[in-house]
Amino acid sequence: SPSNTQKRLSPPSPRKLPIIGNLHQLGSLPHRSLHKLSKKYGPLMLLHFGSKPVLIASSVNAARDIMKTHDLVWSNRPKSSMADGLFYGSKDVAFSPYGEYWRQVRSVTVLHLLSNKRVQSYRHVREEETSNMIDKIRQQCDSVIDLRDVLSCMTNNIISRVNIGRTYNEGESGIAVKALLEELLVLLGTFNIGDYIPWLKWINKINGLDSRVKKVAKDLDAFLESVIEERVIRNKKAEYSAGEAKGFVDVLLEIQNGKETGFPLQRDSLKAILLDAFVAGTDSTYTVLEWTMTELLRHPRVMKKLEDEVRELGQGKTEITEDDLGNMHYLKAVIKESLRLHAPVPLLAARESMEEVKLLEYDIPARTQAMINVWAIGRDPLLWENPEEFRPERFLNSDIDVKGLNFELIPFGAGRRGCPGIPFAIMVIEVALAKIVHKFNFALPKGIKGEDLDMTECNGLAVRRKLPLFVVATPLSS
Ligand code: HEM
Repeated sequence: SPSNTQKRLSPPSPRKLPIIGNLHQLGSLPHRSLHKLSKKYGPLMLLHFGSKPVLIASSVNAARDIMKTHDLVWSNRPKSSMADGLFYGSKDVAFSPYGEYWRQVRSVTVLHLLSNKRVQSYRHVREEETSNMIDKIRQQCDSVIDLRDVLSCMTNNIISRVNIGRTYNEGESGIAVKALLEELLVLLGTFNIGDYIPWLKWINKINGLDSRVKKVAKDLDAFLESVIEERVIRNKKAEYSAGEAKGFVDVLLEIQNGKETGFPLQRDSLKAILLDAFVAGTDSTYTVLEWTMTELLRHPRVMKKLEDEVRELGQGKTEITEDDLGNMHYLKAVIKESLRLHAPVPLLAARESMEEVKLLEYDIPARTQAMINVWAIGRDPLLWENPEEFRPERFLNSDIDVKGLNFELIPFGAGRRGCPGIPFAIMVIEVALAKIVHKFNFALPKGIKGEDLDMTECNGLAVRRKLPLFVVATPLSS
């Protein structure tokens, strides 16, 4: 460690303003503004969001240092008053501070909810919901289709059935729940000034944010309580049909007494974990599919090659199944290329250092936040040839994967805090894409050319296209 006489070396910092620090430099799409700034200030910059020091890492080496070399030091999340309000005091996995509690809920999630075996057990749900999607597209074949709507319905239904055993739009309270979950995502994507400029917290009382958070938390709690009641009764009666997979809620209810895990799960923790799955799993997943279809429509050559692969392997089959995916190498490359250019979470969820740590050649004090700009890394010309070009072939003879081992492609993060939902998400994305390409030819509505497609992004919990993707689908005669 550096001796006291040595001067600490701090990363370069753009000039900051009083009170707001560098907040004025974030703009409406922070991953883009920060990418520009990093060209001037380098791969590791120290900014201030209000009074909080925040590092922005924009290179593969800086990312590796944070999420591998010093992963443990960076395994904390900064406190978020929004998460405190919405997740029962941050009792979920994603926002919980580092410590024994987080280790427990994380291990429950990894071992019991998102294990390969459990993900496999939901195959039936995925197959049914992707087939429903095909039917829905087929019904609209003579008109212009809002593909975002179709894709988000499909992922919503899958996550919901996996999570609570049914789609949330079944039953009388259906519409209210959809709006509620949407509001939850909006709130989590809202910049909360009070977290960065603590003495401005009162603003959230005036502008209505605090009361919105309270209302949503209360309504969500009522919804989750009713779901739990419903499942408890159902599970007592053992109303399972043969082969039906248990939902996350059923698994959590089974292990809540702690006999299997060594620690009991409180009711609030159980509800917070269910909310995490809704929040983490839905928008991110359909956003990847929407960006992928957008790029395919802009690149007919790539679309053709994908169609050839999928249709050849799916020849003579009524429907592609998950057994067919193993041989779809081009499909997997297309999805990686889409994640490289359009990571739905382009600035990874913030980490916070728990002690003083070295990062590249710099000395970083404890309680500094770090955000990794995967959007910038995905476009780094030192890592990628012609980075702006959508060319899945770059992944064909390459070992690079998205699982957090190759730091040039980390749309799911990496290390102890990395996304535990990768197998789940990838499975949904692959099977959905394969099935629709197997069944339909897609084109843009009359008069719109691929190269004219508006690629403007819109910031939120997931960064998606500003405009929904409208397409025309023609069924293939099989
Ligand atoms: C395309 C879809 C998805 C993307 C792009 C994505 C991305 C991410 C990212 C970037 C993180 C932060 C990683 C870090 O700090 O290093 C994360 C964390 C997390 N994700 Fe995902 N995710 C996706 C799908 C899912 C799904 C389907 C689930 C569960 C059903 C899930 C559950 C979680 C949880 C629980 C965390 C918090 C982990 C922790 O803090 O310990 N994600 N995800």
